[in-house]
Amino acid sequence: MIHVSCAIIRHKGKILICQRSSAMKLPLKWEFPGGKIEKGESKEACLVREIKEELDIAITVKSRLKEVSHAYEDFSICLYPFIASLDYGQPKALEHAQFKWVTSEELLNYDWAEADIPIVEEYLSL
Ligand SMILES: Nc1nc2c([nH]c(=O)n2[C@@H]2O[C@H](COP(=O)(O)OP(=O)(O)OP(=O)(O)O)[C@@H](O)[C@H]2O)c(=O)[nH]1
Repeated sequence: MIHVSCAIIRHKGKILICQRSSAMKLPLKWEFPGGKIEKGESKEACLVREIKEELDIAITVKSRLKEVSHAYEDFSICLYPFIASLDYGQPKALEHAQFKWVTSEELLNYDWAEADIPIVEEYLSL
């Protein structure tokens, strides 16, 4: 089981979503940016670090949504989602194929990593 923090980053009424590259696991699926929690690291600190590494932006973590456990064919994941705000920087797709700023209404139009679907649904129900 891998433990992963991910961020719903909100800025000016939109949400930042990222498409995994064709070289990554779950190629071309859309996800909330984030990554694996390292030993001794808090979920929030992991998120701030991963978002800086992947997108070169600084965020503030605001609140937490429900965690999601999901078994893919070849690995299982526990995903910890947080709502965050953008502090500074312009995102750059340093690891992803691309990123987009979308409205909440547009979230359901994307081909999400399966583990993210309950997160999108919870977010839309808030
Ligand atoms: N960051 C992120 N990862 C997610 C999400 N949903 C989801 O299933 N994942 C999975 O969680 C794992 C996150 O790990 P990662 O991004 O740090 O690592 P990776 O698999 O790209 O790289 P790796 O090859 O080093 O394992 C990936 O396997 C990814 O497929 C999500 O919303 N955000």
